[in-house]
Amino acid sequence: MARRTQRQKFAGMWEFPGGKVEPKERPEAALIRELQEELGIEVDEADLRPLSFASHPYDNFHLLMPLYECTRWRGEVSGKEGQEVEWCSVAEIRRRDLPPADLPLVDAVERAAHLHAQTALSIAT
Ligand SMILES: Nc1nc2c([nH]c(=O)n2[C@H]2C[C@H](O)[C@@H](COP(=O)(O)OP(=O)(O)OP(=O)(O)O)O2)c(=O)[nH]1
Repeated sequence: MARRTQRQKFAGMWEFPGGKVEPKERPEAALIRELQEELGIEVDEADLRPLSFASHPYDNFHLLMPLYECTRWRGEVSGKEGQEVEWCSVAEIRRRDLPPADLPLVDAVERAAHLHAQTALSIAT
């Protein structure tokens, strides 16, 4: 999770790293660009999997935000724009202050985490 800076809307809240799609840019390309700019990692499109989406009416705009699971990357994750970045368990995500649009997404993250745990168990047994 990344912490929004004082310069941004929802300052101090924790968010899923990413950002706005530019004109004519595909969402996956936008996410790959944002992950490089914000976290300093390189991601291949094949390693992004759509997980869910948020559709949330804010006061002055409607946010339609796809959430992807990223299963592989190159480099070390760090906050390249001065923002705090932390790996969080689902329980920890639920304790953080998130933008209102994100709350329904946490359930999707939890389901994906359970699936991965089951896969890991079936590989191990
Ligand atoms: N990256 C990200 N954005 C989120 C999340 N939840 C949420 O409501 N948003 C909103 C905040 C922003 O309005 C928009 C993402 O835009 P951004 O991060 O590129 O833009 P920004 O706030 O720096 O700039 P701006 O809106 O002030 O122009 O989506 C989230 O989990 N991750």
